Amino acid sequence: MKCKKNRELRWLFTISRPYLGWMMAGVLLATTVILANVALLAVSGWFITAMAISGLSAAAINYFTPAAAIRGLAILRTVGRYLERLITHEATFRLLAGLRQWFFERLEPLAPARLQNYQGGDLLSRISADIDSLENAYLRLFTPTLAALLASFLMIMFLLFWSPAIALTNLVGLLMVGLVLPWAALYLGMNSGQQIVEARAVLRQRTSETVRGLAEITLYGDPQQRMAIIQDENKALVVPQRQQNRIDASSAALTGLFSQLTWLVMIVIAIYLLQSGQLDGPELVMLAFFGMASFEAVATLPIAFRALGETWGAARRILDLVDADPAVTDPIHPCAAPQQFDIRFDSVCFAYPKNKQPALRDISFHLKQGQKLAIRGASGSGKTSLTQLLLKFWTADSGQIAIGGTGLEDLSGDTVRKLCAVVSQQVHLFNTTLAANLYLAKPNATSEELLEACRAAAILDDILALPEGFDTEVGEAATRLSGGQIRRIGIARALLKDAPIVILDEPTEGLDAGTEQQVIQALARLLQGRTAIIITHRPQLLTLVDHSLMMDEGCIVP
Ligand SMILES: Nc1ncnc2c1ncn2[C@@H]1O[C@H](COP(=O)(O)OP(=O)(O)OP(=O)(O)O)[C@@H](O)[C@H]1O
Repeated sequence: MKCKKNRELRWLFTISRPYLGWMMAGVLLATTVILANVALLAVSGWFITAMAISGLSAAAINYFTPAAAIRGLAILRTVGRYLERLITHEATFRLLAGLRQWFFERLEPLAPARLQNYQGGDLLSRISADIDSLENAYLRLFTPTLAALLASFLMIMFLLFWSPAIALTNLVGLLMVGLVLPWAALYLGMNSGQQIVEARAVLRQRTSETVRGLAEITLYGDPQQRMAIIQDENKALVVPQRQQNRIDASSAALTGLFSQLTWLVMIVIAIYLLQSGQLDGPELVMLAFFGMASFEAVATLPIAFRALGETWGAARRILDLVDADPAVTDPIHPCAAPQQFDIRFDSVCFAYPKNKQPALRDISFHLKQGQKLAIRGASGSGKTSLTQLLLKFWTADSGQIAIGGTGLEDLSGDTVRKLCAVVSQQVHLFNTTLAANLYLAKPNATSEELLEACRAAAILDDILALPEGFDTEVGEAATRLSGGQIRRIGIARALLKDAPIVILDEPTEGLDAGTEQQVIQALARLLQGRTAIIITHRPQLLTLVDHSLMMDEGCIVP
């Protein structure tokens, strides 16, 4: 457990290193604000008392300098606070932005194999809520703790100049509120903080799943039972939250108690020093105000340390995900993309992790460049697994897959996937314009290339018939586009990519005969001159292929 915590702590420091300059600037500004505030109160106390005494005794007093100091300190406090907020928030948001990029870079090699066990809601939680909750570590913990240390040191130095007894009393009070209480809050809040992160993720995941499956739940399920599950999960969140609130309330009360007690003892000592002639009246009031204000430096620390459990839980969830070994590792010195595009499977065996039954057993075939191969077989016979291996999303347990004579183990995943275009039964359109969805395949495509791809995919007229044409938002278009049209947009995207290898996974599944015919014509254009693997049961699609393989339980049936 300790070793695990070290992992999170080390990581939190490592990722913040590029922003240390910003953070230290934030610390200096926060320290300035604390000191300006303490000085403002102390000088004000001294000044009011000195004015009152001089008024009573009719003595002359220079009130210009203290009045100017008070104004100066008030301005310094306000401007300092503004700049401090600006700098620390800027530093934190830069850090969170960097962190999100870091997270996506680590996530990419894990997709899709290692992410399949994470549900969409859970992944989203890790990407957004967990990363955002790290904000707490820097904004409420790192900067205030360092500023509290620096400011407390300087304040105690100042008090030592007046009276070691008063300095010691203030130091004890500051240590109680700034060290003992945060430590206790951290200790007591660690478990509940981590529970909150977990419970919140479960609840978010369940809620998003429920909203997405609302139709199924109302038709087939029991909405009341579903509500009961959500309420139970909500309770699992409320219990640790209540625990954290109790810690906050207790630490706020104890902070008040310790600071008031410290203040009282400081005043008693100051009165003694006044009576023994070591202090005068204005100095007594100044020290009393000073002691009272000094707690601003440490007052927020107990709650910040209590919240560390949540930060820790979030860091752990992020690291648990990105520390997973990718299912496929790229070679250290990958070969350049092959110039030939025949595909060879040589005694390929493969089983998914934790699956006893292999998905592919001893698969061998050779597909010459430009030829088309249909793969048929019952559901679960291994057809999709075969293409997943060809796309280098998984690695074969034994045997070899080669494109143009180069083994996939010598090619990077990116290189392999650049060589392939995929059209499946579920073409995913992003919620942006149709044009942006098409440009995804070739961001620098000219508008002529775009039109040509759409024409070849027999979707151009349909797109142009939409009121906004290529600028139509997919959100709106999804209701206007039929399954066949979406499939042809997928084909246009594949045409635009212009990859030498095409993989089609049931591309006409679920279409009526007329629409299927349109899609097949578009596919025929896509397949021209390309090496292709087509997973299909449809007799019409078999007219496009040169060879056909039948699979059963992971084997090629002779
Ligand atoms: N991501 C996965 N993790 C674990 N097992 C999997 C995974 N994907 C598929 N399998 C298993 O591997 C076997 C082959 O599945 P595959 O999807 O390749 O078959 P398929 O022939 O494409 O089926 P379908 O026609 O239904 O898509 C099945 O037993 C399936 O349960």
